[in-house]
Amino acid sequence: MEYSVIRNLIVEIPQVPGNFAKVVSVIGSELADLGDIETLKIGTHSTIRDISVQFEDEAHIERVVEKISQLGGGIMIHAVSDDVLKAHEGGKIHMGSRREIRSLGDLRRVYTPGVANVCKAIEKDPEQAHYFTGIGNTVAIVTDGTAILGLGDIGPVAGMPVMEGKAALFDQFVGISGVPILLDTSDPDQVVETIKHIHKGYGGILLEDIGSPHCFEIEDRLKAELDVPVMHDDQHGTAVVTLAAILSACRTAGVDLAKAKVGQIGLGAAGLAICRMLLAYGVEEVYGSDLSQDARDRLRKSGGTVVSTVDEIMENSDIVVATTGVQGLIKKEQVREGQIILALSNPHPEIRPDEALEAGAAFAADGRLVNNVLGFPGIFRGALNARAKEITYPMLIAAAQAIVDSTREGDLVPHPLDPNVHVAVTEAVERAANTGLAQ
Ligand SMILES: NC(=O)C1=CN([C@@H]2O[C@H](COP(=O)(O)OP(=O)(O)OC[C@H]3O[C@@H](n4cnc5c(N)ncnc54)[C@H](O)[C@@H]3O)[C@@H](O)[C@H]2O)C=CC1
Ligand SMILES: CC(=O)C(=O)O
Ligand SMILES: [Mg+2]
Repeated sequence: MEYSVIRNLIVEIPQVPGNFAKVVSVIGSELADLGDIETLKIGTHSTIRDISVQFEDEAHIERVVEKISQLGGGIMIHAVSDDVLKAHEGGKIHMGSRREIRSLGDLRRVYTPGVANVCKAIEKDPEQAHYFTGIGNTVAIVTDGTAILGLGDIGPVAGMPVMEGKAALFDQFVGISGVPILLDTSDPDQVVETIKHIHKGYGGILLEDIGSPHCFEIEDRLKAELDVPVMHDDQHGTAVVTLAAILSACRTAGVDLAKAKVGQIGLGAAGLAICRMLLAYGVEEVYGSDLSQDARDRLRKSGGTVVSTVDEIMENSDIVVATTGVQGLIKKEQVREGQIILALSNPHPEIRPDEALEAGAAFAADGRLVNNVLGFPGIFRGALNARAKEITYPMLIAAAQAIVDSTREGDLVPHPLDPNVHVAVTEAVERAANTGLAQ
């Protein structure tokens, strides 16, 4: 079952033993996926609960609502609310103040005339900006909207909810202020020029959901021209987390990754970076396929082997990674016994993990589990802490190893809400950056 929609059922349930179980049993028997349950009100005779449920589609919602309504005995659905939309009302982020302004004294300290002295101190020694402004703790989240998740070129404004999401994750996990920057151009010259002109307000630049191939040139040029860390998350954040998941799977399965055959389906931003990361890690056989000739050429130039079809990848690989944005691209019949399958496209994977496991895969995961959220917050926190001017391969490999070390035996990756993983990635990246600086 592919769950595409989340709804919250607001249900009033008379306090009779077994009543709540009847509601849950309808949800289970209809194969909807039960999520969080919150008690909204305990009355004298009945309780109102907010039950979060994932459904396949609108018809699925209607079926479950109808069946719960038919239970009788006073069980009543008061509302079916869309909490995902509600969570986005007014946006998910805002710029706040770190200082309270309650008196004229505060006003003079925080703003004029006091602020002028701080400006002059920075004018005299620009390094002071690191201590007296938030620049060193702020990262620009830059998109041109051309590869928003697997939704494609939907434009930067439609992509804003994703950028706000990344900013919320930065703040919650590592205390970085993420500022979305929406570009209405994809032309590499214009993108590079724009970011060059605004970069002074930021301690780092996170490129997000910029499609291939222009993402490669944009990142390379910005890395070369700016003296702050620049990272395209869909390339390197994804490659770090994918390497970590593969290493954990190999550890559990007793497989030597260097000797394993890895097949990558889709050689865009995420796919090519995953191949390059695996090759840099020492994997000898990395195969890849893509519809685009240019994408295949890029893999060849990076040292990987091009194969023509998805079938060939599925037939010959011990480990398969897919980042095409194409839902259901991998069929159950193509899965080989004992394969490790990471179908990472969001919002819908190339094959659902339950299907892949049913078809004989030893490990299977989708992009909700193996997600760059485990990497980018700590990578930037570590780089900013070390005041690194760039994010290097050793820093990325250190991040991947920290994720592996934070993973419980038998799991592929840690839970994204486990604060320890973000601390571990931060520390590993900072250490690797400092080692690099010392060399
Ligand atoms: N789980 C995670 O953390 C992440 C997941 N992704 C997902 O990966 C997908 C791709 O993202 P990007 O690499 O940024 O996009 P992209 O547009 O740069 O790359 C997609 C590539 O897939 C290729 N492709 C499309 N259909 C194909 C097919 N039938 N066979 C072979 N190749 C095919 C395209 O030619 C293109 O080269 C998206 O769905 C995105 O959500 C991306 C980054 C992180
Ligand atoms: C997770 C992410 O960055 C993506 O799907 O594009
Ligand atoms: Mg992305």
